[in-house]
Amino acid sequence: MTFHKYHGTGNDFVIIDDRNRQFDETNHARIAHLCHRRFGIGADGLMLLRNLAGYDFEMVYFNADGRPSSMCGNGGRCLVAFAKFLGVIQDTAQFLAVDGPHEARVESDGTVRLKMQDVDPPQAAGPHDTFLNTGSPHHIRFLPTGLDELNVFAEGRALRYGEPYGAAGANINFVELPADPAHTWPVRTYERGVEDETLSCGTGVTAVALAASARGATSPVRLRTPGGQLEVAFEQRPDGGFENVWLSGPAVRVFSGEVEE
Ligand SMILES: N[C@@H](CCC[C@H](N)C(=O)O)C(=O)O
Repeated sequence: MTFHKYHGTGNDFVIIDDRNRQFDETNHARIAHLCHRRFGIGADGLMLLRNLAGYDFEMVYFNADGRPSSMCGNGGRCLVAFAKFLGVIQDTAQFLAVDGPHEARVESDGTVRLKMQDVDPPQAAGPHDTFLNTGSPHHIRFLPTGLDELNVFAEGRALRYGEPYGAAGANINFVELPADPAHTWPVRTYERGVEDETLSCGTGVTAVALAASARGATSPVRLRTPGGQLEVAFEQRPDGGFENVWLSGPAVRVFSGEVEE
C-alpha cells in the first residue's frame, strides 16, 4: 500500500489516497500500528482522501490511537495540499470532514488556508481557563509565564481525564500571555488520541486565538507552536460566537513510501 507523509507545523500525518475505497477503516489496530513511531511509519494521525459526490473530496481522520475522531485543523490543511499534489484540486477546495463542509485555498507560497466551522461563545472553565469547540473540544489554560518549562504531558493528562471531560476527554492547550496582545501567542498542546504533547494542533491554536480575543487579541492572531507559526483570522458575532474563522500555515509533503498490505 502506498502512503504519503505530511506535516503541518510538526503535527504529522500518514495520508492514504483511498479514492478506490480499498482501505479497511474498521481495522483500528492496523491504523494505530501505521501511526506507531517505532513499529510503524509514525504519525499523530492518519487520514484517508476519498471521493464524495458534491465535493472535491472527503476527509476521514483517525488519531494515532487508531480511532476516528473529531476535526483536525492541521490534518485538513495537509489533506488539501495532498489533494493538490494528486491533481484532485488546483488552488481551491470544497471538502467534507466529520464536522461539516470546509473550503480551503492553497496560496502561491504553499500556505494552506482552511475555513473552520462557526464557533460557539467560549465557556469559562476556571479562573484562567476557557473551553471552546472548534471542531474538536479544547480546554485552554492561560499562564502568566513558564510555558517553556511546563510539563505539558503531566499537566495536560491530568486535565484531559479530569472533570468535566471524563473518558471522552478534551485536548488541553497551555498559552503564555504575551507582553502585548498584538504579539505572537505561544501555545503548547496535549492531544487526546495521541495522549502526548504534539508539536502543533490546528483546532487548538484556533481555539486559543478565539479565546485570546477576550484578552485583547485582534484578528488575525499569530500563534507560535513548538513546530512553527500559524495564523487565525475571524469575525466575532454579536452573541459572542465566531464566524469566518480561517486557519493558515504551511502544509508540507515529507516523503511517500510503501508498507505491507
Ligand atoms: N491535531 C489536530 C486535532 C486532532 C483531533 C484531536 N486529537 C481530538 O481527538 O480531538 C488539529 O490539528 O486540529
